[in-house]
Amino acid sequence: MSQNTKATCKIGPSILSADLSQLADVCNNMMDNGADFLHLDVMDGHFVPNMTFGHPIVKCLRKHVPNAFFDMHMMVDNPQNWVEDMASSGATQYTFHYEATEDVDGCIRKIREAGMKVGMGIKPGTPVEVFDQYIEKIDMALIMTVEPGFGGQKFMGDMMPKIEYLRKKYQELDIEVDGGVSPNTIDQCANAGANMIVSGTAVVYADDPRQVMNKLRDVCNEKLSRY
Ligand SMILES: O=C(CO)[C@H](O)[C@H](O)COP(=O)(O)O
Ligand SMILES: [Fe+2]
Repeated sequence: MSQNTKATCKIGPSILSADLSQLADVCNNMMDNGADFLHLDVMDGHFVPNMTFGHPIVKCLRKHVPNAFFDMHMMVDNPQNWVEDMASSGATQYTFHYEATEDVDGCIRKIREAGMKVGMGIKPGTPVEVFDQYIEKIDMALIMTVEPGFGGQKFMGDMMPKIEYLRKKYQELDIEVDGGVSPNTIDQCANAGANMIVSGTAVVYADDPRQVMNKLRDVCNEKLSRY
């Protein structure tokens, strides 16, 4: 976890709901419209009942999107198996799921050794207290507000106490929220203390993605200033 800096608000579109045949164009369009990072959803058909893409696509994408922060949301079993491949393909942060590996410490160590930032996520059914023993070793905690696997699902407001728990204890921790986040639900996320805001459907399908991302950022910054 980074020290001496208060968490700042960052908006990361999830391109899960976009036209994946146009991935590079979609990513560049999001960056041109003010995205702070890109949230790339990797699914293996085992950890979640859906599939997307893996490191070969990320490697190609990196050539066309050279400067963006790639937050890899790894919805895969045994995430430790793909750390080196993702690092050499251009991933910036490797966000794995606590539930997906029996060796959380080993996975974290591998990610660090590969030179990436470490994100760890939990599904809605997992208690937030699992973060406590890893907090000094990770850069970001991801609180899922849908069951992972699909975009466009309904936001689970009952996950907010998890974010509040983390924000109260760890002021400088990056806390990411992912799933059903939109201008309608950002107040709850920001009130709870989330600062890395992932939004897929609401941004990618918007007529004006810049306006939606600005709205999310404004609400988040306003609430975060209280912490
Ligand atoms: O990880 C995910 C799903 O497992 C996606 O990042 C998430 O669902 C974003 O899409 P939306 O904002 O449409 O819910
Ligand atoms: Fe995601």
